[in-house]
Amino acid sequence: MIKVSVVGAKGRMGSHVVEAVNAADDMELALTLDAGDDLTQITPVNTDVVVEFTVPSQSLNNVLTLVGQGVDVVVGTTGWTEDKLNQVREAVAAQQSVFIAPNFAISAVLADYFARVAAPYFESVEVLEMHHPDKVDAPSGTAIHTAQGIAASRKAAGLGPVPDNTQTDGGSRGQVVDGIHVHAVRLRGLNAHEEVLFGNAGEQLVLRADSFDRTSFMPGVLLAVRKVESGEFPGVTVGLDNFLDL
Ligand SMILES: NC(=O)c1ccc[n+]([C@@H]2O[C@H](COP(=O)([O-])OP(=O)(O)OC[C@H]3O[C@@H](n4cnc5c(N)ncnc54)[C@H](O)[C@@H]3O)[C@@H](O)[C@H]2O)c1
Ligand SMILES: O=C(O)C1=N[C@H](C(=O)O)CCC1
Repeated sequence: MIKVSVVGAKGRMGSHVVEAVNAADDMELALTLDAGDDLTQITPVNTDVVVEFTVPSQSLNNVLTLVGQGVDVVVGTTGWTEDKLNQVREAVAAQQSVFIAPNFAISAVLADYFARVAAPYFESVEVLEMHHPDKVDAPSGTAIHTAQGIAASRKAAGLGPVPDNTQTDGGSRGQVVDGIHVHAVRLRGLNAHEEVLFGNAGEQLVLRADSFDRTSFMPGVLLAVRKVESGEFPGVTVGLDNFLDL
């Protein structure tokens, strides 16, 4: 049995993870901690893998503390920059694993992958993400990851900047991530949704992923726990696509 502790256990995602771990035949729930709790209660004696869903401002410190405790970590919290990732890369011990995913839903992971495949074939591209209004960060971690992947694919294919003759912008053109415009919508009733719009003269491709319910993230979280516990992915791994045969 894989002993799983959950940090952020009282949150929207953490509480779903607690249910998913309890329902998994090969896992047993260890500690469930939230804000104000001492994370050093978590040790290799009581925990194999920690799942961390908290807030972007706290996640790096949590992960560094957990790495210091000698356990493997699966992170779903957003807000990861290259600088933060490097701090974790420097902290992990040999054979220790930290896995970070901007999105655990298969629909979102595939949309992100297909966007990278499509990117070299279109002159224009913009990313639109739509979420529930309780979300604290914008744009979403998924949209940032998608934009970065598109930008990398365009660069590798030798494409230049996207065409845009905007002369005045009061903010309506969105945040520009590696040259790609990213737009964020917050609307009661939504959960987590992303569209990638590709355009050429006379044609358009739209990729859309919808997570209607947080249960959509749980198979990916459990897959990540199993992969991390297997010991096959030492160091820091980013993105669920690493565990899929794409
Ligand atoms: N990777 C994915 O697939 C995915 C899916 C959904 C949400 N998310 C991300 O997960 C994060 C959490 O989302 P949510 O909707 O569950 O948020 P939430 O606000 O419902 O839950 C966050 C929880 O973290 C707790 N917390 C805050 N600071 C803490 C600390 N220092 N230590 C321990 N616990 C602490 C809060 O008390 C709260 O219970 C966000 O960054 C969100 O974008 C990722
Ligand atoms: O509900 C959230 O918050 C989500 N956060 C992640 C993101 O920012 O990409 C994943 C989707 C849901």
